[in-house]
Amino acid sequence: AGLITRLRHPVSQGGRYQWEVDPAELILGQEIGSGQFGLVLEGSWRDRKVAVKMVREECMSDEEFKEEARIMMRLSHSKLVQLYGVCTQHSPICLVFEYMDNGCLTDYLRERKGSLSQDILLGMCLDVSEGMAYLEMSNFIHRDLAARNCLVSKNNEVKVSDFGMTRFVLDDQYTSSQCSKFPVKWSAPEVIRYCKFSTKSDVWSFGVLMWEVYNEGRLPYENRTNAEVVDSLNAGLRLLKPRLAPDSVHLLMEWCWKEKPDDRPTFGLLFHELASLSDA
Ligand SMILES: CN(C)c1ccc2c(c1)CCN(c1cccc(-c3cc(Nc4ccc(C(=O)N5CCOCC5)cn4)c(=O)n(C)c3)c1CO)C2=O
Repeated sequence: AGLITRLRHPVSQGGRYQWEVDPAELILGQEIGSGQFGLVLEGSWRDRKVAVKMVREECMSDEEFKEEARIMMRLSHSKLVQLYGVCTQHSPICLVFEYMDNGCLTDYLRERKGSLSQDILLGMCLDVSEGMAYLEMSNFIHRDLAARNCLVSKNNEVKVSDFGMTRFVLDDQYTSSQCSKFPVKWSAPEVIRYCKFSTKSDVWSFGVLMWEVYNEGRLPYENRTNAEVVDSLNAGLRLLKPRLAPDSVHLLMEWCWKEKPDDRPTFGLLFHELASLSDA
């Protein structure tokens, strides 16, 4: 019976499961910022550079997250920021991620304003669409896709980060669409109206992300309030074509912003269209 029960459970070394990182193997370094869940440090684990999130209990429902960790560990793709594992044996729990040397996409775009070629801008959209096509295929909804939630690697690859993490945020200013911190400017109408998240609402957000990339990190609807944005969307208005965006890319953005979710493209199709533009 012992063998059978062990086979049913993940291989555990020293009573831990394979998604558990042994804290003794974790070396912590400088702080690299703070997010919704608390401090993020750079560090190393098994000779790999990592980013370690020290989760503050009051910010994350960590019991639910532990359930989720298993699923997130299985989401593995070159255009997703990889979760290597979690330390849950003590508090605060910590999440160990692949390290992305160039930080978040929004800052990266703003710092390089004026020096990003058309190929680089298109390549960034292509990278994100590829990661999102994998999540689409895995039936996994991001719920907060935006340039601020993408990270840039040492070799300037863009990867999708913090997918699905909004579900564990305890600050309800983020989670309810009427509140100030809700990302209205990236949200599809059905999300703003009745919190109906889907891959098609991620596609809407991807359209806004493409607008951010071609506007080199500018804030969408720059000096408009969330309420004004909702009114203009209801009036059928949409973000304007960024100066740097070719008509072909602007067409894809507008396709992502169709009122009806089913009228929007899949990420598979977006990836295919962007790939053919980059071969042109
Ligand atoms: C609920 N949602 C959507 C969430 C929840 C948590 C978070 C986020 C969204 C997004 C923000 N965030 C967060 C907070 C803090 C760090 C990280 C964060 C930052 C990394 N890397 C770097 C590297 C360098 C720099 C840097 O300082 N510079 C300046 C000099 O030029 C190079 C770049 C910044 N970040 C990194 O690899 N990971 C995995 C996460 C992250 C990303 O993870 C979160 O922790």
